[in-house]
Amino acid sequence: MSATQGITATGLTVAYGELVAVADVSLRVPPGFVLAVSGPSGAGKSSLLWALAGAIAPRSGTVELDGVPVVDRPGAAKQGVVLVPQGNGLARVLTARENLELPLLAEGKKDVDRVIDEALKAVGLEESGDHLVEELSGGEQQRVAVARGLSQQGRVVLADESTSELDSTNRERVLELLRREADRGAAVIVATHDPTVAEAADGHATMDEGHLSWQRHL
Ligand SMILES: Nc1ncnc2c1ncn2[C@@H]1O[C@H](COP(=O)(O)OP(=O)(O)OP(=O)(O)O)[C@@H](O)[C@H]1O
Repeated sequence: MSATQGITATGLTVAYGELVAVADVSLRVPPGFVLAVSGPSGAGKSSLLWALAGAIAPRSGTVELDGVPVVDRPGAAKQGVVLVPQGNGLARVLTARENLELPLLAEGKKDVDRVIDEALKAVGLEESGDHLVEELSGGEQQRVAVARGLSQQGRVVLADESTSELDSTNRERVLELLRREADRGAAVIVATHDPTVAEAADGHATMDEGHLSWQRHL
């Protein structure tokens, strides 16, 4: 496998004013692998994922997907970098189905209805597609956000605390779905506080005050 395949961060530093949230982080996740990133609250996990998704500009360093620079969120979305953000990022006054539809239509994807049906079924919400997001429980909303991520068929899937509100059955289900994403060739990174999620991943890194260290290398 070429050393440029997958998502690569090189010397990535993210800062908010004086506060350095991600400090000189380098990593590569090749297609087919799941990396878990854990660490205390405020360690910089979300900031790392946002920078990898092109959603915040790093102060320095680069992000590349298959050797092509990731520079901003619209470009990253076109390149197939999917972010399932912490807090879900769903539009609460739209239905679950509409939340899945929006990015697919924006990207001009085909076969949208079938893709949405499959994604909702995969997270066990096939009956809830027409419910407004605000009518769903926290855990159901989290599963809608995961379904939205799956439906985009990304080359990279960045999942930020995507199992934090789930019971053990649904957590297992989401972990299995993330594994399936890797099996179909995506590079998957999950930020998590959950040791069982970290154990299930192929590699495990921890962050502390913006610094990344490997616990188990990919
Ligand atoms: N938009 C922002 N403006 C200023 N500071 C921010 C912003 N977003 C995050 N931070 C700060 O950056 C640091 C890293 O935050 P980040 O959300 O990346 O950590 P995290 O590891 O994901 O935390 P958690 O596990 O609580 O989600 C924290 O000190 C946080 O307060």
